[in-house]
Amino acid sequence: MDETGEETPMIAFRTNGSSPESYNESEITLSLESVKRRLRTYARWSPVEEGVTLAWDNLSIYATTKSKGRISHKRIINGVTGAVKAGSLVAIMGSSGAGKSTLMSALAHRTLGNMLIEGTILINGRQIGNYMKFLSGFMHQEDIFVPYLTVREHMNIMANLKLDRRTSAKDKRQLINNVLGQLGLIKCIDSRIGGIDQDKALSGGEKKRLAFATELLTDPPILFCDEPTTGLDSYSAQKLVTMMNRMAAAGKTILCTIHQPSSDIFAMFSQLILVADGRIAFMGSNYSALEFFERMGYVCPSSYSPADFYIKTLAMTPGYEDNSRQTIKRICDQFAVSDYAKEVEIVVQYELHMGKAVVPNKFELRQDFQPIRWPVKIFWLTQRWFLELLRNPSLEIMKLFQRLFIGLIVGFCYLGTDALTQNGVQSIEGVIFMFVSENTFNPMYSVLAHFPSYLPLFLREYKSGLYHPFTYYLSRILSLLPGFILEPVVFVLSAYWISGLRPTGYIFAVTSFVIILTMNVSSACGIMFSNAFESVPTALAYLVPFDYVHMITSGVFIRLSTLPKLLSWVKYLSWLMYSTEALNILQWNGVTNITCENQPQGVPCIRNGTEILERYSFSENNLPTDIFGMIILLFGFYILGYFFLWRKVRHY
Ligand SMILES: Nc1ncnc2c1ncn2[C@@H]1O[C@H](COP(=O)(O)OP(=O)(O)OP(=O)(O)O)[C@@H](O)[C@H]1O
Repeated sequence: MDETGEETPMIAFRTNGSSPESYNESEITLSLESVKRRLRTYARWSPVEEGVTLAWDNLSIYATTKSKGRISHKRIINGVTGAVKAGSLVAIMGSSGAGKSTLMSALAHRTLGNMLIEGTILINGRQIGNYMKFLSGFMHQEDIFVPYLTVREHMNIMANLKLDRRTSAKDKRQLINNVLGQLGLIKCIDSRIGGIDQDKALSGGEKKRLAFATELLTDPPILFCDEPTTGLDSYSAQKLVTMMNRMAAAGKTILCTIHQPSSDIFAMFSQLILVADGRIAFMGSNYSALEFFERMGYVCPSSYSPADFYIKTLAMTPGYEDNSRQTIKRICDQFAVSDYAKEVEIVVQYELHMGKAVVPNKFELRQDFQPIRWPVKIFWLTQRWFLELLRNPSLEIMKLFQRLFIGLIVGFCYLGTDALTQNGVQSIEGVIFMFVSENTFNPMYSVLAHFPSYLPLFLREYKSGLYHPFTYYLSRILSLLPGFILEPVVFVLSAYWISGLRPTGYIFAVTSFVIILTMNVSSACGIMFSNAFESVPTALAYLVPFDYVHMITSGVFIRLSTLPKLLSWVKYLSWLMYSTEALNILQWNGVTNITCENQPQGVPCIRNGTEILERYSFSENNLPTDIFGMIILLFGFYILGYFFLWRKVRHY
């Protein structure tokens, strides 16, 4: 069992010793012996050694949508049957919206939560399942990376999350260099990946190749690539497909959705699947597609690329939708009764039969694989997020300077405060309010975007079996912790000694601790809200009223003993109250000599700390309770935050 609670398949990888930039055909071409070893026996179930034959029968896919409380199902894929044999490079083509990506995601067992699947999908006769995330690689249409990492860092972290834990650092380095070398990425190994909003580091094509390189790290026997050549120049696209072609020749099964490939690229695919309006319009070898279309009266002009011709023939032409639908129906119907469909049917029946007849007693994806342990995954993920924080100038460094600056402003505004006077009492109350509020609202709002900004990356990596949601959650929090400690320390250091607070080391230390706790509870609350809602604006909409209630019940704006009964319990959930009370106790406990000098006649005079604490309904014995209350809230918010994140994953 792995940490996700699922059956852990065996995964291993193959390294070779070629130099990084060289492209050596023999790296991928298998020897005769290894081909023989790949011959399927069905005595045991080992698609890694034997290669992967994918078959699907009567497959329908529906998208579930909810509108005005009513659930409806839209059929995207309509009862399709097909098969792809081991060692094939398959192009899935069709016009936009035909259902290519939906079909491929279902075959890869990676459909979204709102999709309903009917029918059978088999890998070497065995029903697909969660093990697909360990058996297959999936290259998505849009690449998502942590933009502040370099190519080397990204690959290194991925290798440390994906590979067998016994793989030595040297082997990992060599594997990374080989994969990057094969894809022509060695020259940018130390470049930042870059994002859409930053100075460009890697080009779009390089990012695509990096996404492919990431999938190749584990050397999966089956690869799904959603539009891998989109955004690549013709040379890079050709190089990539040539590489896929060689991998397929070596026994891998590769399925690609592809738009408008050039004739050269198109010719490299051994099999073509044409999807139109959720049905199969053709499945078979490239050259037989032309023959099939010609027999139906659709002749590809010599000036046309066959790929463009198929897509044009099967496209929904705006304004002529009915005609287009009729053409598509006619072609799909004809294909369903053609000899090409019968050939496919034979393979599918064979797979179904073998799957039923021979129940493999051994379920081994890859023998002797030992996955990375979760604490090690946490280490690598934390490192990734930490690098992101350090290198994102708008985040940590800027925040530290901001804290220093605000701390100094607060300090200088209260410079020369004499706490033992009537005016001094008011100033100290002001300082305490500034300490609490500055370490509550700013941090709470500034963490709101942390989790949502990387949610798509997290969901994708989780779906590919890289880690458990808790591993991700903990790593993100651990990476934020240094900032959650440094920021309040910088603030307290810059403000405390010049603002007239009690100048003793002990009180300074406990005040710092209380402020660190305050900031951590506030951030945990922000993290909980950001995970509880779909978007940052929605989280904000709920967080603002929540804040107000907490601020009012902090004790500064109302005497806590006079709170309406209905709301009196809220103060126990208010870390602002705990923090304000703790800081007041630290400043006023044991103070007995406040002077009444210059106090106008008739105006009440405060003479000692006890009176101040009583004014707010605070108790001088409550310091441990306040600290304990904040610790409980801290863990409570983090636990709820994780629950909400897990709830998002459950529906994905
Ligand atoms: N999760 C979803 N929920 C609802 N509808 C969806 C979902 N995913 C896809 N669809 C719909 O299914 C249809 C097929 O989408 P799909 O992405 O499979 O098409 P495609 O052939 O890959 O198109 P493209 O080439 O433009 O990427 C589209 O009409 C799309 O709107």
